[in-house]
Parts: sequence; structure tokens; C-alpha cells
Amino acid sequence: MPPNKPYSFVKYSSTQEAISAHTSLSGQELPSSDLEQKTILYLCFVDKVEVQELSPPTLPPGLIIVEDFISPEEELTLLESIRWETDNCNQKALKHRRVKHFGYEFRYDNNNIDKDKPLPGGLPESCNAVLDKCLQQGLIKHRPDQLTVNQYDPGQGIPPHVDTHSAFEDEIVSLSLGAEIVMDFKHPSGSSVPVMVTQRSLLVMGGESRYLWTHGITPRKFDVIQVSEGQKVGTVGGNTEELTLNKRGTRTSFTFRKIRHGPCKCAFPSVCDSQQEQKKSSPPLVEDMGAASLEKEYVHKVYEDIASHFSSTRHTPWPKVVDFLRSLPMGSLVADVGCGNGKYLGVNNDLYMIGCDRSKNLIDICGEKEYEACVCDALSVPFRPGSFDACISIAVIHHFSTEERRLAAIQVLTDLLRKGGQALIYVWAMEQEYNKKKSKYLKESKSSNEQLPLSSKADSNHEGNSKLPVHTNRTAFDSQDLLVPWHLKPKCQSKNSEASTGEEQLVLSNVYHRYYHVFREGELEALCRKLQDVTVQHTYHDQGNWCVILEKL
Ligand SMILES: O=C(O)CCC(=O)C(=O)O
Ligand SMILES: [Fe+2]
Repeated sequence: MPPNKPYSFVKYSSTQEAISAHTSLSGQELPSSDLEQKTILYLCFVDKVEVQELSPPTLPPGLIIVEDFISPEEELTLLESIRWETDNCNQKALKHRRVKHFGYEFRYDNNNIDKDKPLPGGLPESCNAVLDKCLQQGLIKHRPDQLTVNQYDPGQGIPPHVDTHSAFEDEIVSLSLGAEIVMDFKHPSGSSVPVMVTQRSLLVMGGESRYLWTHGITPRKFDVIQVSEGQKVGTVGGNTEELTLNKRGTRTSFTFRKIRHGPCKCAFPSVCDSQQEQKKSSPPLVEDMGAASLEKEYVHKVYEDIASHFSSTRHTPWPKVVDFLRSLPMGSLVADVGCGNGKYLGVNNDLYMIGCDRSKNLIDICGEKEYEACVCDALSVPFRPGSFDACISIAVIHHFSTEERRLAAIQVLTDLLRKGGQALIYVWAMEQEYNKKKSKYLKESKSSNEQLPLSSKADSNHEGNSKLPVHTNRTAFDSQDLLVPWHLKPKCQSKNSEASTGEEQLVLSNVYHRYYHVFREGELEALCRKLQDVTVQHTYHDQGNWCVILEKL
């Protein structure tokens, strides 16, 4: 019986025997009433079974299991101290188990606790001896002040999760009472370790096993376990022929935790809510609220208003971006952060591509083309970190108006990558003439939308009170931070744009200004080198853009 598979292999001594077993058994209902449901057996022939050699059992680092931590009498006392029926204070029936909280209530809506709202009564006195013993034996450093009692009937479980870093200190203790169960620990890389938690055992999750690995209990009525020298263990390795089914009973666990008061400083920032939060509100990003409002006015609003016209000018994918997307293996999962009208989302049908963009009107255009795309800010992308084979960011980062924000955007992009995954980034270059060749942008002075009537060229070279120079389209840049005009064809004005409603339209100009930070040679690469977890594989200049390919370490 292979681990985590719903089938097993049976070996017959001859082909003839196998055929007669198939004839008499396949399609028959199993007689065993133990399974509590009608179960039909299906057989099929295989010549050979590839037995996978399983590595010897290794627990996730930082996980400690102490068997028989308490006596059967102590177990009974603890079970009796939880009066499920007579006192339903701080008690909840969840979809797959029932829970009761002491010390502080754990809220499942935000996966956190209200630190300033302790529950009256604290932890039950019956727990004191257990906690004293944990401290005495050096299993934990802090005395827990929060207890969640979970009760699982057969068929119930708890989804895989990491206990919120910002809510609780290191070392989470779970005492198992009643029936044994298999708890699954999973590493973000996908490896999984099923751990048998026996009756009256104590599980201490610390370090990596607490912060990085998820733990959970699959809702089912039987666990596949291994019997080794008469002892039941989780299916953590060894000989597959010793695996068998173990019927579940009711299990009650006491999970003790210590509320955390400062921020979490664990060694796993990419999965730490505390450190993500800090990153979001760290001084440069708070101080530069000016930057955020500049981008709102001169990037987000503009794209929203020019979306339809902009999209009509953006139909030809850039060849080198296409080359990158075509070079990826079939089935790669790719994110296009700042996908605009989705012009790259369909260039390689062998990829799974997901786009996102700040502009809802542009995302609606992606939707019309039936691409997978959602609205979000490139500083806060709602995709699972570490899960993408590749990411692209084409003409996006140059719209962020401070170096911190440009770096943060690249960090968010590369956070999406799995180890070995690649990111391609394009930003507009200050150098529009490179290797003595003018970029298309300079050469095509009569094409596309960006030809300017001379009138708007001047504008005294300043727009509003932003003090940014207004660029003259199709000319060389003379400043790194500037506003680039966009001339909106009137019929393309977006329906929800303020400029198209009522009388206002008469007074508003159809010239929009987009903020850009154009990059100097080496600047993009230097920015990328500030990141710890990526290497720069390749840097190049392509048609007036600086480009890098990064690899996630
Ligand atoms: O039942 C258990 O042992 C684990 C409970 C748990 O993980 C939790 O409540 O966060
Ligand atoms: Fe947990």
C-alpha cells in the first residue's frame, strides 16, 4: 500500500491465479462492515510494481514528540475538566471539529487573538502539572497563557496551517488525549511528513517545524500507518509492505501557546506575517506617502482613463519577451505582474499564465480576451509566494517614484518565484540611443499615439505642482524623473473616467501625464543585486529598455 494512495498491490504466484482473482473479485462489494460505507473493489493488472525506496523517518527540524507524557489518570482528569455540554463558554462547533478556548480566544476570522482581551478565568487548573513538567524538562521556555482544546470525531480534521507568527511565541505544545491520529507536516517545497501522534503523547513544535512547516489533520475515518516491530508509527518511511489502515476514534488535543507581545523575528521572513507587516510599514514606505499619491495621480488614474486607447496601441508583443516566454518548459506557471491589456498572456499556450494590473479597465480588457487576470498593486500581489516558475514585469517598475518602492516591487515579484524560477524585468532606459543605434521610440516620431502637438511640448516643462519636467515625446530624456504626455483620442475616453462625464469634459484637456523614472545603465542591475535571494543572470538593452533576467536562489 503506497503512502497517501487509496489503493494497494497484491502479488499472485501465477498469471492464472491473478486472472481468477480478477474474475471473482473485481466489481464486488467488500463484505467488511468496518468501512461503514458501501465499498466496491476494483482490480486491474500490472506486471511490475516500482517500489519507491522511502528515506528513513526524519521529523521536521524542531519537532519533538514525547510518548506517554502523562498517565491515564491525568488524561482522564484533563478530559473531565473540559465540560463541553454544561459550559459552552468560548466554545465553537467548526465544520470539522469542536473547539474551546482558554486564556484568550483564538479568532478564526483573522487567525489571530485580541491581545488586550484576555478571557476571565485563565487556563484550567488541571493543566498546571502538565505545564510545570514541560518547563522543568526544558521542553519550552515560556509558560503558555493560551489554550485551545480541539475535539475531532472520526472523519474530522484541521486544515494545514502555520500558527500565526505574530500571535504566538515559538514552541507550540499539543497534548493528545483519546484516540491516536496521523498529523501531516508539510514543507513549502512540497515534501510531507506524516507523524503518528499517539494517545497521551506531547508534541512540541519549535523553530522550523513551528514557523515554516504547516501542520494539519486530514479529515478521514482511517489513517494509513506503519506497524514496525509491533509499534504503530506514521507512514514516515520504511517498507511499504508493512503499511495498514488504522481506524480513527475521538481525539481531544490541548494546544498550549504563549501570546507574543513584540513582533516576530523568526528566520523565515517570507512566511512571517509580522515581518511582512513591518516591511509594508517600514519608514521609507510610510514617509513616501507623497510617492504613493504621486503614483495614484500620475500613473493609476491615468491608466484607468486611457485604458481603452492605450490598449488599442499595445498589440505587438516585444520579440525578446516572447523569446523568454517561449523558452520556458511546457506547463510552467507564469505571473505577469502589470500585465496591462494582457498582450503577453496568450503568446505561449503551453504555459499557465496569470496576469495582474493596477488598472481595472485594463484587467477588464484581459477578461474580454478570457485571460486569467486580477486587479492588484504590484507592491501587494495576492499570489502564493514561492509558487511560480517564472514572472515577468514589463514596463512597470519605472512607474514607481522612489528607489525603495522600485526595490520593493522587484522583491514582491521575485518572492513569487520558486527556487530556480526566473524573472524577466523591463524598464524604460534613459539611454534611448545605444551602441550608436536609436531606439524605435526615437525613430518613430510620426507613429502611434505619442506624437505631440507642439502646444503641449512647452507647458513650461512643469506639470501642476509636482515640479516634474514634462517630457517632449520622441526626444532624448534630459531628466530621470519626468512626466510623459499621453494624448487621448476623444472617442477612447473611458466611460468611468471623470473626464468624460458632463460638462467637465469641455474644460479638461485630453492630455494625460504619466510619471516615469527612466533607468540609467547599470541602475536596474544594481537594484536587483540588493536582493538576497536572487542572482542576476543576464542584463541587456532592448529597444530603449534596460532588461534583466533574475534567478531565485
Ligand atoms: O489538534 C492538534 O494537535 C493541533 C491543533 C492546532 O494545530 C491548532 O489549534 O492550531
Ligand atoms: Fe496549529
